[in-house]
Amino acid sequence: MADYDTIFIGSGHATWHAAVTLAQAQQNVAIIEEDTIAGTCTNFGCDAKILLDGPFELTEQLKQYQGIGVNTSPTIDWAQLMAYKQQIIQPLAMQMTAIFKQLGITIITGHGELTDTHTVQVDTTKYTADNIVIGTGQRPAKLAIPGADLMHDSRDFLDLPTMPKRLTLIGAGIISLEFANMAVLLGSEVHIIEFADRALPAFYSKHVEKIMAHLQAAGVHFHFGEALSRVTQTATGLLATTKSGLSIVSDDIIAATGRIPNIEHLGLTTVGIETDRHGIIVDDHLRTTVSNIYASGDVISKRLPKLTPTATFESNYIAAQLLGNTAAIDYPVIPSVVFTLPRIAQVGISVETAKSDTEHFHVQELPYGKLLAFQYQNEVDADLQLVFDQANYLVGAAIYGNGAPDLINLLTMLITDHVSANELSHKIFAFPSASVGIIDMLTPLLHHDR
Ligand SMILES: Cc1cc2nc3c(=O)[nH]c(=O)nc-3n(C[C@H](O)[C@H](O)[C@H](O)COP(=O)(O)OP(=O)(O)OC[C@H]3O[C@@H](n4cnc5c(N)ncnc54)[C@H](O)[C@@H]3O)c2cc1C
Ligand SMILES: NC(=O)c1ccc[n+]([C@@H]2O[C@H](COP(=O)([O-])OP(=O)(O)OC[C@H]3O[C@@H](n4cnc5c(N)ncnc54)[C@H](O)[C@@H]3O)[C@@H](O)[C@H]2O)c1
Repeated sequence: MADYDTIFIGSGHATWHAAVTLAQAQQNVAIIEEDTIAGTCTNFGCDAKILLDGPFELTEQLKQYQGIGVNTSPTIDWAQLMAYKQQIIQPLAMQMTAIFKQLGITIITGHGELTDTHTVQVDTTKYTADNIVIGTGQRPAKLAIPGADLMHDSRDFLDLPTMPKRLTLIGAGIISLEFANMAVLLGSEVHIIEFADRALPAFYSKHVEKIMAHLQAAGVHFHFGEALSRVTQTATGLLATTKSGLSIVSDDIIAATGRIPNIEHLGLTTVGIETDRHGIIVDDHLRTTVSNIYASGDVISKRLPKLTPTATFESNYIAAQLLGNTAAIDYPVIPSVVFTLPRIAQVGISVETAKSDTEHFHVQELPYGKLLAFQYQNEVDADLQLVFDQANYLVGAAIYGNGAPDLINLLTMLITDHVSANELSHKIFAFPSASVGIIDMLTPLLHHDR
């Protein structure tokens, strides 16, 4: 008999939701973790980031009332804020460990490696299980250039004791723009070096242009079409040099050039699990090429956004699967948000796709910041792009505005549930509220049952 019903490798969102469900269903479960319990999102990603972002969000929103009721602007003390972040985030791993243990889940500390299809080895001890779930996540990509070790990554940024006066970010992706926003609002000189010709290709280009203009006005310098070729320590700071000869000196350089799956030293080839450069290959039941071994979360090779809610969805799906559900995984639309200020968000069919396929889709622009200034706190440039199908059901949306994270969730629900105007008109929503203004404007545009 195996030691465990299920062993999870990794303790992030991709695994712990399933581990908890299975333990509650009386399964004998173990989680193997080599770093910090609860994984990237909790310790070094979303949660840490959004805690630090809080005062920036409030301070930026207050600017919308400058000269019309507010005449001072608060300052942010990064060192104090960082201490607050540590105070909230650091105990979480211990708290989560205690919860897992209380549920009867065994926590094994160390690097897990498969030695056969039912065995995971940690140090010199072998643990066996009927089923194994690999949720080992991703790590920051490291550029193979001279001086790469002089750069830092997202985890380091989220622990910076002081904000560097001059900061260079490599890559103009989500991580880079979110960090640039905080740094420039603290007065740092920020440069972003990006080898492509635009930032955030997965988001609506007009919204990306708007956020870039906003960041540029605050003092961020974008350098597109530039590939970093070396980093050197000089007397005046760290020198970043690109292939074209551009050189920028700064106090710190953060590499944010994408994240790569943790698939090495896992024994995958030993047991016959197939991978590609995006991660572990799975079927529509999240089974790897070995049928009792599943993969979940960021480590999966997939075209979907590698985000916490995706990992959580997969984790819950695997738990249901191991408890007897036989249906294939069916992903709903997945919203993505860039936590700059203002935020930008995207879900479902993109505006660009809709505009290039007018036979099937049409786009309606709602400049809700202007139309609903009283509910949206005078955020006049906030705007919403709604994508409808031929029958006028909502199938996509893109938002530029501070309220984007909650607003995109509301729209995601309307898309996923295929909600018609008739259904909305049977509900009463609180007023005044940010969401109700959007619902009022959206309802006449939606499909009406005759
Ligand atoms: C800076 C930053 C900000 C982010 N912000 C957001 C956001 O706002 N919203 C959002 O939805 N997503 C965000 N993400 C992405 C989100 O963090 C990930 O999608 C999510 O954490 C994926 O969960 P996971 O469980 O698949 O992987 P992880 O959380 O990375 O967990 C994998 C775990 O496996 C462990 N591990 C790896 N190999 C082994 C091994 N061989 N043995 C034992 N343990 C191992 C690792 O130590 C790690 O703890 C952010 C990411 C970063 C880096
Ligand atoms: N708000 C969120 O949901 C959120 C926030 C942070 C991170 N994340 C997660 O992390 C991932 C984003 O990580 P990221 O921002 O590092 O990656 P990314 O893929 O979003 O951006 C990386 C950028 O670096 C550029 N690049 C690559 N090599 C380069 C080089 N040598 N020189 C210059 N530019 C180079 C790429 O062209 C790209 O634009 C997301 O996909 C998601 O999984 C999500």
